[in-house]
Amino acid sequence: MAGEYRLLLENARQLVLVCGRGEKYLLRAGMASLAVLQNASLVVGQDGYIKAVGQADVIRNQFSGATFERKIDCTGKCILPGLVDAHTHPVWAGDRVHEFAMKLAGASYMEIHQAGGGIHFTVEHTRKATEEELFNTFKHRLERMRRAGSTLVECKSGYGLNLETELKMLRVIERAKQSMDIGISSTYCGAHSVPKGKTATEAADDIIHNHLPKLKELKLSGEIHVNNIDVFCEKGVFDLDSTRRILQAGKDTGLQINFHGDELHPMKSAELGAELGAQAISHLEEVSDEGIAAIARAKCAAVLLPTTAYMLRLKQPQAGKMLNEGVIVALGSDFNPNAYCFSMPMVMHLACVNMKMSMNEALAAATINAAYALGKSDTHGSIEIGKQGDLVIINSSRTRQRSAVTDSSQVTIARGIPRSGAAVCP
Ligand SMILES: N=CN[C@@H](CCC(=O)O)C(=O)O
Ligand SMILES: [Zn+2]
Repeated sequence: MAGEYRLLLENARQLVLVCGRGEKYLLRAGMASLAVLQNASLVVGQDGYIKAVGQADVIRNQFSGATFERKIDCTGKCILPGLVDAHTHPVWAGDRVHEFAMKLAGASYMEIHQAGGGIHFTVEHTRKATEEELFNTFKHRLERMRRAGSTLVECKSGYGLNLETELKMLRVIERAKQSMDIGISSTYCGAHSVPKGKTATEAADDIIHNHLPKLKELKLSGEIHVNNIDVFCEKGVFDLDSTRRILQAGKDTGLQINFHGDELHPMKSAELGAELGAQAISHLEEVSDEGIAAIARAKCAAVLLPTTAYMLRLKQPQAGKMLNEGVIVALGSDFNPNAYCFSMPMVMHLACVNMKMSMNEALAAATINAAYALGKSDTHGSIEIGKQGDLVIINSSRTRQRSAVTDSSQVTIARGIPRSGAAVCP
């Protein structure tokens, strides 16, 4: 085939497609046997989308007359879809190392929160920070996520709580969307905590009557495009009723529902998410049996966050039970000042060790299912013709190491749609 293409990845020992038949997500049975090609090559076109995947000799013959901007010899290596991080809080100022010491001394997450620390501490510092300061630290964090293999990352606001700072955070995320070589799904999380001086009902009213209309206006003017709406549905934060009102209003504005629920207390968040048609719910350490059944029926993804359960010594989410009951299980790093982890390979590793997921399950949860949680599995999360060419090359022939690789020097990232102009970044 003649023509000019952006990228040829040749002769990989293994090319892990994850899935190859247009699946939007994988359930437990599908996760058990992921689609894998041996001795395979892959072509990405000038538009950044995958044009061909197959046996190396077939691709060689098929593209014998073609030219490529870049070729990478993947002999002895393994190619995976770019990892998808389905839950992060990456825009903030002010570290909380002192709170780690408090937790080690026995204080709980909620005790610190109720005493004015935790999210409130970060809000105070983020409100004071300039947009430029926030962008610079955010950029650095995104670069580190990318170096660890993430090519699509969900990024939340939520350390402003007032309209001014929420918009400042969303502008910072929008700027990164336009300028950084990483995919971003942005989430308005103005209901991350009840701001000091307000009740949950007052905060919900402010969001519904002021924040969401402003987001709609900014979308229409093309200034900020938000994808998802989030609420921290938790005892002492937003109750079920306020959560329902905010999420429904967000949905009416055109946002996908993707929220924090059933983390520290059973709240019936999963049942609510299923009722509202949520795309995803995160945490779910305290989900009820009925909640599991409801999100399985509703095809609402469960985004499990192993770093948080580890860091806060919470009960582990019941990954095995969810998988057995037909829930779409995804993973996220939950990067935030309380869980400082950039690395999806580390998250996959923790999911295997602490949540007892298999390596294949962890990989599917960090690719196709995480993409589904963001409503992006049509274009991301697997290596299939027509999908975006976001790829990770592991300098290892043993694909089973993929859930154990936590060293970013082992990873090469190739993005099909680079904004910086560089197709491949070592
Ligand atoms: N639980 C609520 N939000 C975050 C933590 C945010 C913070 O502590 O700053 C989470 O997902 O873990
Ligand atoms: Zn979170």
